[in-house]
Amino acid sequence: MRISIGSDHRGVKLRAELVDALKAAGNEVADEGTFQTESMDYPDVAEVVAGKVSKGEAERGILICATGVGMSIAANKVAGVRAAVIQDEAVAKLSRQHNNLNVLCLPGDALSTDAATSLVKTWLSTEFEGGRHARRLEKISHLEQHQG
Ligand SMILES: O=C(CO)[C@H](O)[C@H](O)COP(=O)(O)O
Repeated sequence: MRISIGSDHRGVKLRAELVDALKAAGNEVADEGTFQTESMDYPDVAEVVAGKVSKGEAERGILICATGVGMSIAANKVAGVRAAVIQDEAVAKLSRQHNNLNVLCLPGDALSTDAATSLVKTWLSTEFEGGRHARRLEKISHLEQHQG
């Protein structure tokens, strides 16, 4: 799978560990940084990862900051992106089955490497169920196109 992954300064270590695990599992991984531990602005990375998913240059995106919240707010501003903070295996599965979540936002401060790796594996391997859920996502797309 083609995956774009990014973090701010608070997610550098976890991102590096996830990049290794994703590559080892055979994924094509675009690591968008940040590659520095100095403070930076998470919307700059969210724009790159969400933009790639929006344009179809990546099938899925993963974003990490301290809470995952800022990344999800920023990523959801990009057309066609469905992003959410997830830190629970069952919700990770449902976020794919029901919401076709295409950008996973992780709270780097709250997850161990093992927990994050397992969560990402579950999220990547779970398919969207379609049906009634597709109808609901169409309504969300309509909101995106006709807001205000
Ligand atoms: O979680 C985040 C946004 O939701 C950021 O990682 C966090 O706000 C960065 O804070 P600081 O500049 O104090 O390191």
